Amino acid sequence: MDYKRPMRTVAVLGGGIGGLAASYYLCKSSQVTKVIVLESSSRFGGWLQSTRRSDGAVFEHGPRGFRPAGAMGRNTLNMVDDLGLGGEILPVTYNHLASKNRYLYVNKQLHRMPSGISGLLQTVPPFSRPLLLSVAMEIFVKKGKEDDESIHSFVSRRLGKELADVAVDSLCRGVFAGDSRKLSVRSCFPPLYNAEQHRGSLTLGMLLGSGPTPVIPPGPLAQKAIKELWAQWSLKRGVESFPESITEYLQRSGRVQLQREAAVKQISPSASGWKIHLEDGVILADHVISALPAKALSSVLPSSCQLLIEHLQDIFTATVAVVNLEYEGSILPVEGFGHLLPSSEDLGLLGVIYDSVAFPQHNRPNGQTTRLTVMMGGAWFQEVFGSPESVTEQCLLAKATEAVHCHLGVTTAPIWSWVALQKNCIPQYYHGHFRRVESMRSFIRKNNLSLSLIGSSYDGVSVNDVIFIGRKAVEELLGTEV
Ligand SMILES: Cc1cc2nc3c(=O)[nH]c(=O)nc-3n(C[C@H](O)[C@H](O)[C@H](O)COP(=O)(O)OP(=O)(O)OC[C@H]3O[C@@H](n4cnc5c(N)ncnc54)[C@H](O)[C@@H]3O)c2cc1C
Ligand SMILES: C=Cc1c2[nH]c(c1C)Cc1[nH]c(c(CCC(=O)O)c1C)Cc1[nH]c(c(C)c1CCC(=O)O)Cc1[nH]c(c(C)c1C=C)C2
Repeated sequence: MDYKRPMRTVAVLGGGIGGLAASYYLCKSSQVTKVIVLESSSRFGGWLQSTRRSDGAVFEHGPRGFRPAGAMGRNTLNMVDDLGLGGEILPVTYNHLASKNRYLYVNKQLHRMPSGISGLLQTVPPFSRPLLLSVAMEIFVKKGKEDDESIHSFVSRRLGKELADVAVDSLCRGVFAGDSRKLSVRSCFPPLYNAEQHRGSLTLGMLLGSGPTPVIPPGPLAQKAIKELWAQWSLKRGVESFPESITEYLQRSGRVQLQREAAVKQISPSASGWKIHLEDGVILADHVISALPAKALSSVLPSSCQLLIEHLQDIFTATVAVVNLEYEGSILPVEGFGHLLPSSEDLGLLGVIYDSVAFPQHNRPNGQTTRLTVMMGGAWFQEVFGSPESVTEQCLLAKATEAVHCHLGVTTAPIWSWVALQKNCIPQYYHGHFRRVESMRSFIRKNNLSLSLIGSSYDGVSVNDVIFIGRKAVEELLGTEV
């Protein structure tokens, strides 16, 4: 990329949190005269979707809580602070039940996941030996020889098959809605891969660090999070206030043109950068930052980018059915964040989040209610429910309420429900994903394309990752920190 080219106009494709974050960082630089954000739908924010009911209850249909820890967590909180959203935060501290208690539903029973020293020392069902034993033995396991491996194979090799089959299989469903036997350890959990590479062991990596991490100084809000021991946070009016607040900030800046219902149809190279074809016109830009899902980008690139197109098309995504349920009264037999199911227990049922425990502030203000979210499908959607195009809301709602009945013993019917079928919402970083991403970025460099790839398709799916990746792309483009 030729950084000396003046960056008069930057077009950001896609107005999810990735595209909005990149636009926010572009706005911080005087090198950019104009930013155009092109979003195909009628709203900004992508998967950050909250329903605010008129009685005050809030329901999330995508992410619901963010981690403040680490460089990426601090980076997000610094942005939230700058946007003036600090007063809207709902923190959950480490000593809260929603942080201490996470459950697995195995052999038709809820099991609290082991935590703390006693959890490591004792044999805690569904596991057949103390975790400390697996952790201690792990130090002596030889380093793998492959440059990538499935998460399941990596954990089986280092910590044993039981932990891989139950704990890590469930974890992959609770973060990627994906199959640990196909997902790449190197791309999905870089700290685990790096720990083995740099320290020869996960245990030593945890104790000594597993490699360099970006330096992000904590601002006042991030300092507060450290001091008050926040484990996760949400926002009073739901997580959708975050993209709403970025959008307002961008509008106030006077340099950003925000276009809704502006689907990008095609992009083609022009003398000074790119021509962007929309339904009703063409936009010229010196640089394009794509925050589109990989497949959407593949369908708008010119045929001269064939290698890029092929790689993008091969990045698969999982579809998740998100069913929000509201029950009268306090109906939970246990208190905690929620529970996950390994694929051996139920292929299609990924897990249940006990939203009312972490964020009771989102309950209806009058009278006691319990809010739960059931997540289903993921990598197994088609196998269990058939085509997402033909599955009915009734079928998904019935499966969700049945799960709440079987797993939690709730016999009453929900008083309110919402079914959101989130099609192709979580990218699946399969074995070898890192090579694909390297090859795409190398193609862009070699062909001197003024194109940056950001968003959840490449380097991390969490909201913190996506925001940080947006920032890095802007810094690389401008050749300076923002
Ligand atoms: C159910 C669920 C639960 C999750 N839970 C968490 C969580 O607890 N914590 C966490 O950190 N993360 C969570 N995530 C992940 C996180 O929400 C996403 O990875 C992140 O929001 C992705 O942001 P993005 O901007 O990359 O993509 P998107 O949100 O997909 O944004 C891409 C945008 O591009 C637009 N677009 C598509 N095609 C075109 C086109 N041709 N022209 C113009 N615009 C186009 C789309 O409409 C969309 O708005 C969850 C995700 C889901 C689905
Ligand atoms: C059951 C399905 C899902 C649940 N959440 C998600 C899915 C697909 C999506 C998701 N959850 C998290 C992230 C971000 C990861 C990050 O790096 O911050 C995403 C994309 C957070 C998360 N949720 C669980 C874990 C262990 C994590 C990782 C970070 C952390 O430790 O907080 C567990 C979990 N997720 C779900 C349930 C029911 C559950 C556990 C009880 C729902």
